[in-house]
Order: sequence, then C-alpha cells, then structure tokens
Amino acid sequence: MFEGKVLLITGGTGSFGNAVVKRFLNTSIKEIRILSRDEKKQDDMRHLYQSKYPELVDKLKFYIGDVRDYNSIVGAFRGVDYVFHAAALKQVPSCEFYPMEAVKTNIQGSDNVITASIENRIKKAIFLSTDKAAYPINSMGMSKALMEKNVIARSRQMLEGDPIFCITRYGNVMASRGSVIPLFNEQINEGKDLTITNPDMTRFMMTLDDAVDLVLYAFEHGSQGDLFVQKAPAVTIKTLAKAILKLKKSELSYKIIGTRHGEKLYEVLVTSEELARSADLGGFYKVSADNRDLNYDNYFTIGNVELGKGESYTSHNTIRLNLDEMVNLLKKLEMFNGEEI
Ligand SMILES: O=c1ccn([C@@H]2O[C@H](COP(=O)(O)OP(=O)(O)O[C@H]3O[C@H](CO)[C@@H](O)[C@H](O)[C@H]3O)[C@@H](O)[C@H]2O)c(=O)[nH]1
Repeated sequence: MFEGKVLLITGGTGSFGNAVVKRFLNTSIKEIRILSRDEKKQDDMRHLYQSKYPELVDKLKFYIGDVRDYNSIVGAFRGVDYVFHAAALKQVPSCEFYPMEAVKTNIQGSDNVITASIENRIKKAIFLSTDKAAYPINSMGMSKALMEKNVIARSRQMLEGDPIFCITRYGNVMASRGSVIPLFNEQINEGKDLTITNPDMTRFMMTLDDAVDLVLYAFEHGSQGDLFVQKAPAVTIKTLAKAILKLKKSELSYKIIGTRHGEKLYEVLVTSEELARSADLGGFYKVSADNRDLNYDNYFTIGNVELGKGESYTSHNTIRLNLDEMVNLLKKLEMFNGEEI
C-alpha cells in the first residue's frame, strides 16, 4: 500500500502513531515521519524502535513542530506523499476548561495541516476525528466538529491533482493514554474501588488496531471530502468496570462519582441527518461531502424531505457487549497481557 512512499503522522508519538509505526515500519514503505511537539516523547520513541528494530529505525524520522504554528510544521511536509493528522487536544474535561486551546490546536492546527499539505502537493491526508463531534456538547467535540466542517469546506476548493482530504470518526479507543481503562487498571493495582461516573453511560469500544484499520480503509476508499465511520460495539461503564474487576480477579468494588464536565450519557457516531445521505459499506459507513453550491434557490423544491427522520447511530443502539464479551475484548490489550496493542 505504501511501497516507496513517505508517510507523515502528526501527533505521531501518541498511541495511534505508535500503532501505525508498528504496522508499517517492517514493510516496503520508504519513510515514516513523526511530527510532534515533545522532544522527550520523540526521544523515548526513537530509543524504543532503535532497540526493537535496529535495522529499520533509519526509516523513522522525527520532526519537532506544533500544528498551531504553520512555520514550525511546513518543512516536515516536504517530499511527503500521505498524511495522517492525529495531533489534537482530546481530553474532554481539559478542553472544557480551556476551549481556546482546543480552538488553536484542533481547528487552527488542522487548517495549518491542510495548507501545508496543499503547499507541498501531498497526495492524500486523513484527519482523525471523534464521535464527540456528532451533536457536540463539549468544547473538544465542538472543536473537532469545526475541524470536520473546515476539512470538507477546503476539500471543495481542491482541483485535479490537489491533495485529497478525508475524515475518520472514532469511538473510544480502548486503553488510549489518559482514558478510563488504564485508570481502572491503576485503581485496582493500588487497591482502590473503581470510580464510576454513571453506570448506565455507554461508549463505543474500539481497539487501536480498529483505529488503524479505519484510517487505512479511508485511505484506500476515500474520495474528496468523505467521512468514514467504523461500526463498533458499545458497553455500559458498569459492565466495563465489572469486566476489569473480573479479569483481574479483584474483590474490589466501585463507587459512583457522577458525570464529569461536558460528558454525554451516550455518544453518536453518525447523526440521523448524516445517515440519510450515507452509504452502508458493511463494516463501515461512508458519509460523502455535501457538494451543493451556495445557490440554495436551485434546491428549494427538491430538498430531502426524509432528512433527520431516522435514528442516529449511537452507543445506545449499536450492539451491546455483555460481561464475558467485554472480558474477552480486554484480554486482547497488552495491558492485560494480550498481544494486540
Ligand atoms: O473515573 C472515571 C473516568 C471515566 N469514566 C467513564 O468512562 C467512560 C470513558 O471515559 P474516558 O476514557 O475518559 O473517555 P471519554 O471521556 O469518553 O473520551 C475518550 O474518548 C474520546 C473519543 O470519543 C477521546 O477523544 C478521548 O481522548 C478519550 O479519553 C465515560 O463514560 C466516563 O464517564 C468513569 O466511569 N470513571
């Protein structure tokens, strides 16, 4: 797929970047560039791959830069074929307290990635988004929703030979940095009862491998301005907590702490309005860009009357994992001695 090509991953020192590197370093890819802000994380990553794959590490190149600052990133795009844009502020509570930081990184930063991609004539860029961007209620989701809108708007201006821009929308990626699974794991290790916000809250469960698969699917099948979603099962937080306790054979219990700033009871991966114009591709939904122009007079009589009548695709109405199914999914995680992540 990437034979002889150069791939740039923004925010590449994170869980997603590492999963992509693990998957592609030992292929005929020419180079993987990691673009991120933190020299320490880059150094750790460099050492990790140096010790694990000494014969391949030359393919891995590191660039320091902040997507907020165009001049700091544009050089890293020289000679790049493809871009995966993963750099983001993604913690819900912190974005609630600092919305302008989310604006700068998630909206302005992704716009800079678009401009740098056009400037350097890259071929295709995939922008990672989140279910929290669908009917957003928190600043993180709102900033990602505007990122999506801006990617689609700018994709409309592209001409033949310009880069192709696509979006992928994820549910919760299990065990990603700062998320609830590592937190519960740590609480059990410290002998503390688990802190549950709301036992009935549901979240889509995806593995990191699923996340990489979705980006690759979008990469292979995406046309200008397409948004892709991978169908996924969901779980209640109570079942998740019980599953971790069971897996770790723990006698501990849990306590209810109440929902946090900006949280939803359930997440929406595809809104009903999007579902009305999406293609069901089996394991995936493809929502194509709305490519009407601004002359709405032409559409007044032929507007879609079905719009919004159906249900959305949510973590409440998707397949629900039971306790044993959740335990089995957790077993795949490296944290619980699995191999996948
Ligand atoms: O002490 C805790 C912390 C969290 N939760 C619940 O666990 C679920 C998952 O929480 P968390 O892992 O923090 O995920 P989200 O807030 O849903 O956000 C995650 O999923 C997003 C994508 O949807 C990513 O953008 C975020 O980075 C990632 O943390 C939520 O229902 C929380 O209410 C608890 O019950 N107890």
